[in-house]
Amino acid sequence: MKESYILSLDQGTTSTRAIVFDRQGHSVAIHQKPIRQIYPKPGWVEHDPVEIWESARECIDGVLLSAGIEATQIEAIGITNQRETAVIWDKHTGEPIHNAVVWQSRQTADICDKLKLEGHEDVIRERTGLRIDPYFSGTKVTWLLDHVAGARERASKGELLFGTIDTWLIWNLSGGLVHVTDYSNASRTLMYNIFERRWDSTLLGLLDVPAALLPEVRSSSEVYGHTDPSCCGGVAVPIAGAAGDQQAALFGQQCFEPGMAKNTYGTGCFMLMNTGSEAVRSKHGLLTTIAWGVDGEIEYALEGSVFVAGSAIQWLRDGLEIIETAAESETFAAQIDSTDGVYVVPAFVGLGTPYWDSDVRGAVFGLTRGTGKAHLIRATLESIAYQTKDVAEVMVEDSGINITKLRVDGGAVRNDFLMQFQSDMLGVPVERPTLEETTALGAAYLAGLAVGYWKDKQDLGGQAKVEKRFEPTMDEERRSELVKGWKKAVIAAAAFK
Ligand SMILES: Nc1ncnc2c1ncn2[C@@H]1O[C@H](COP(=O)(O)OP(=O)(O)O)[C@@H](O)[C@H]1O
Ligand SMILES: O=P(O)(O)OC[C@H](O)CO
Repeated sequence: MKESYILSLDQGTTSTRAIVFDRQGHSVAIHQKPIRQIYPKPGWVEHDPVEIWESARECIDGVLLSAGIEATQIEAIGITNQRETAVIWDKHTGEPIHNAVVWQSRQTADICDKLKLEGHEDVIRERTGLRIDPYFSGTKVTWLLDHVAGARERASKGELLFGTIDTWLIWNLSGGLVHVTDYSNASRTLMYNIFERRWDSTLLGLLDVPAALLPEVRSSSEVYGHTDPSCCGGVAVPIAGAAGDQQAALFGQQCFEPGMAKNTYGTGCFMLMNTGSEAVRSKHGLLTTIAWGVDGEIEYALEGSVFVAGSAIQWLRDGLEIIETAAESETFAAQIDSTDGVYVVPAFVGLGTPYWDSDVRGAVFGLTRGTGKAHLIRATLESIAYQTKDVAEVMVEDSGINITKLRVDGGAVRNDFLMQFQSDMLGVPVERPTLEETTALGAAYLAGLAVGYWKDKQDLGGQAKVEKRFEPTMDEERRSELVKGWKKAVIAAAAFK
């Protein structure tokens, strides 16, 4: 009998990837396709939903080809996705009414300001675990309905559907038959009550979003439907798992016990700590979110969200054009011993945890005549570690649990300089696993568990081995001096509005 596999589709902010995993959780083949970033105005970020779907089809075909396997050998497909990004499309034609409004986009800042002014912050936080911020899907849906000609009328006639990217992909994969999302994605919309587990009519009223637009919320690990004959080589493969990418990474890292945490370094940086069946409310700007729903049990997480991490490196590459590849940032950073007091605050789309300031913009401090491009590059890399330190500090305060080591994943963890500096800033070891694709693995686990490919969590074979452990080497005096400079830089950036 031929070997069988699980296919994971990881639709991230900068690219779509399909990865085939075997029973040992090893990746057998990967196919990746970058996706276009559309910046219609300063602070706005959009994606083309049709391009996203086409990239997913291409990645599925491509990964089967490079793995040398047939679609009949795929036991299930798991989906994981950039979260919060909102798409609205026509139920009958499948055509999106507008570009997808991306999680990073600030185009709904005015709607958020109005909601805050009207005093809705508490009710929203109490029900969703989130804050009023353009980051979350809710105000993006309001914006789409208000700004696309005729959208409200079509919505009221029941002609339109809303989805985050998981929903959009499942709907397309199933040939337009299945309109669902999972708990983890629903919990990022600002419309879902994470405590009562239902779309919340009060919140829908505040956001002016008709309930008919919304997908059904299902568990993160179950068969939602099957692939349509037009994709996956005509084979009806079960679509059996879905989770937002950060929750999927938590699952892929097997952080199953309360207190276990991971940090993912992709376009942004997201630290999540499992809090088990208890939803911990933050006092310091962390988010309370659903980690996943599996086998009828919901688990929660505390999250710190940093909006700009790897994308700051893309800015050095594509905006300033001072590096040719992201990897080159490491070479430049290593050429000097310090930034000589230069700080970059990469608040290109505002700041997330713990500051939650959507009006602050990026800034550079401490320039002298001796500042060269290596200083700017190193300061940009360091800013990723400082932002993570800010999150880690409040995570410890809110959870009461000391972080004694940090498990990491995501594209930017290949940067040894960044990982070492991170360890130095946190004063704890940073562990990089052998498998970087833990996000995709998490979605594969969720899908595989649903179809019995793996029996249960114990059958997953334990956490991935540590490929490299970065130990803190910086003395305390130097660390606190550097951190003091960072805090001053953030305050100064926030004051410049
Ligand atoms: N060696 C590197 N050093 C620093 N950043 C890197 C490196 N390699 C990749 N990156 C950054 O990682 C990000 C890609 O990671 P990935 O996990 O694929 O992100 P996403 O899922 O958000 O699309 C990009 O923003 C890129 O700039
Ligand atoms: O695309 P990523 O991996 O940076 O993840 C984006 C997050 O899901 C946004 O909340």
